[in-house]
Amino acid sequence: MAVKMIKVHGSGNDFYLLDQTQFPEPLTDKGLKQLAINICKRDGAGLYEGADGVLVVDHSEHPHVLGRMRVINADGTEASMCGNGLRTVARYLGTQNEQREFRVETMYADLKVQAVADFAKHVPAYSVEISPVSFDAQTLGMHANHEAQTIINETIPELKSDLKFSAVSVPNPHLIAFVDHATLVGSELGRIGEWLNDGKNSIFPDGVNVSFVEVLGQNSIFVRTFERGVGFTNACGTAMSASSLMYVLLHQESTDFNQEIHVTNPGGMVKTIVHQGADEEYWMELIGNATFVKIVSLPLEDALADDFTQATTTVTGEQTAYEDFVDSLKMA
Ligand SMILES: N[C@@H](CCC[C@H](N)C(=O)O)C(=O)O
Repeated sequence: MAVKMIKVHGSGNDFYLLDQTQFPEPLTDKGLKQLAINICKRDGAGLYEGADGVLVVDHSEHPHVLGRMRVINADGTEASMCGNGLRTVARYLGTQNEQREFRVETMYADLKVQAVADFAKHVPAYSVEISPVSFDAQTLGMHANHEAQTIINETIPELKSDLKFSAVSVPNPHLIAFVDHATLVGSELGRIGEWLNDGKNSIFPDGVNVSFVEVLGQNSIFVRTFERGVGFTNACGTAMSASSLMYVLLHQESTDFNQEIHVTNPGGMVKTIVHQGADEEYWMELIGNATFVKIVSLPLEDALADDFTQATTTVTGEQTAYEDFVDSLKMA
């Protein structure tokens, strides 16, 4: 049996989008994990250039929802959400069902998604809801600072760093620190990210996504992320949303809710808007590209056996348009 997947990305955070409805029976969780580990490997060991993860699309039983998205990281672990991935899944389901505004089922919430104006010619863009937000240690799987219930802009001595961190789940767990430029591009993020995701540390035993954020100007930030289950990525949508929330909460003198924030990252840029709802709960809009790079096809048995010799690909041409768009940002 052949498997067809779409290579997609949001801000260079790249995935294989796998629609499970193409199979008579969906793959088991064990099969999905094995597939992700095999095809995502980098440096020529995986399927073409590999990927940061697999976005699994399936039917949803929920009312008023067009489909369900699951996120399998490159190491085979499952994440509760993926902001960059959700935009591409929104495009996939919206195009199939000819709808521009709808909801997608994710692990903890049915999230609103919407097609918005293209970022550039052949650079389609989507806006997706990022929620629910929690600062609670239990939700975060956090055991730091003598079992503190929350950590907002505080040092964490185990990290042996004078940086101040905020811990927030959106709903996947994030640790955010505002830093200067030298720290942003330095080696500390890799050191802390590796240690917190080694499966052995006692403060985040299930791992955590770690981001360093530099404030570039009013409502303009740069976010660099070390992702749980992956490592450094070009961008992490939930991290950029969590960083925007912390930017608004910690920089009230210069910004506020409901303002558009320009977020740059190593793979491009997105826009975010931080909201506070009627019940005081926070939620974010994440607006960015949803690029389909190519369609890939190969025998499923081969993919599960780590053999990619029979893979074929059809390139969409959208990647060139995306790279032109990123170049235009550098010149602006
Ligand atoms: N890149 C994603 C987040 C993917 C999940 C993360 N690695 C985790 O394990 O929580 C995004 O765009 O949000």
